[in-house]
Amino acid sequence: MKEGFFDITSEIGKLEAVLLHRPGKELERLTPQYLQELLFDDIPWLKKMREEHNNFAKVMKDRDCSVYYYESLLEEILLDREVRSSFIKDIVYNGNIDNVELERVLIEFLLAKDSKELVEIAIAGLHKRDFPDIDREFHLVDYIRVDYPFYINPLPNLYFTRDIGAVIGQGLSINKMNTPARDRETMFLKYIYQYHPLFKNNEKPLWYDYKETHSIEGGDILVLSEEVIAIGCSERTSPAAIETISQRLFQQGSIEKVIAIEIPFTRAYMHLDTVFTMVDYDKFTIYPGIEDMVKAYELTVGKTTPKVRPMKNLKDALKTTLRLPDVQLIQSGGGDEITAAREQWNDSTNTLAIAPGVVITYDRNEASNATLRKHGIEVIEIEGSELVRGRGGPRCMSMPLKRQNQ
Ligand SMILES: NC(=O)NCCC[C@H](N)C(=O)O
Repeated sequence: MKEGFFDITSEIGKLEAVLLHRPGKELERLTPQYLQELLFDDIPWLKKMREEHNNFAKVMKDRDCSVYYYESLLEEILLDREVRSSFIKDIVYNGNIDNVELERVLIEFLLAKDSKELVEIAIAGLHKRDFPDIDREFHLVDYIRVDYPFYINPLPNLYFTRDIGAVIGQGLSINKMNTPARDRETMFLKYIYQYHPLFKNNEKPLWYDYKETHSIEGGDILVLSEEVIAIGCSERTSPAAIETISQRLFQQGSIEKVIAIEIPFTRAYMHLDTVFTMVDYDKFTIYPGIEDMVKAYELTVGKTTPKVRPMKNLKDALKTTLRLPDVQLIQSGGGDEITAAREQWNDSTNTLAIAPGVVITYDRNEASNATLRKHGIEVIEIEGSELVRGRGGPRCMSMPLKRQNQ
């Protein structure tokens, strides 16, 4: 690994390296019947979605950010026979296949694939119709699940790389996802972390591991400074996980304070970054519809678990922990309640800062983008009519690996 490759001590420092996934065939496995289970509200048009995603990546590359892709990193590590065999077994044994004979033949089938094909199946899943009709005995599960289309489930949410892992300081949190639909995504990150030369021999701390019990997702983790992070307590991230990761950060890293931000537990605001993101040193954007409902708590190091103290309100929590004379909470939606709610649903507050005061947003959120500009923020708009259908914006679609220190 390049010395200091993981380095995230802010939300807004110039972005130097990012991990993405370009949407692929997994999106074409979405059918109306399984939308909810797979955490989608609509069916995207893949061709257009990929164009939009290419443009998202280009905007970052044009500003000298190195873009890495899950699919390429996985392909590279799977050239190693041992890694590949263990990867295949992990996929099959953790796939709820419930049939030892089928597991055995699936493993044989996958071992015969080359790395590229294997990665495609690992991400897009394996539809029953794409599996050779081998001569095998039918088990109870085959009769019971006869209508279920997949042997290996597709991962249509993988392009929301933010949620899978979070670099905090010089360490990594490989998150425990809240829903089974996204479990395998975190296993991929663990493989990359363990075996890819980019990350290999990383002596840096693993703040959290996907095999732990309590869920925490990256959309809830905001690295505000070298000493302070905010973690959303949400539908997806549990208080127990927040305490566990906080205590580890206090004991082994430079983090001194964690602000736990409680937001309403509902799908529209599934993560903190769907309602609140940092856009500059002292500027944040927030969805006004939740401002009065948000509660903030300060966590500091304790003996075995962190000490917890309720804080006055979010603004005050940011001001005191970041030691700023004032902070601006810029309301999304341009001051209109209905526009704000409509644009929040389309990720108006899910901004990705690529430098202090420079953010990427979807072009469709016209009122929110105009408000950000009014507050002196440079807004780089990208098209996202198809990308947005998975319910995530530019921040959700990116996992920063390295930013310039502030
Ligand atoms: N940070 C984010 O808010 N990520 C968006 C994730 C959307 C995805 N369909 C999910 O429900 O997990």
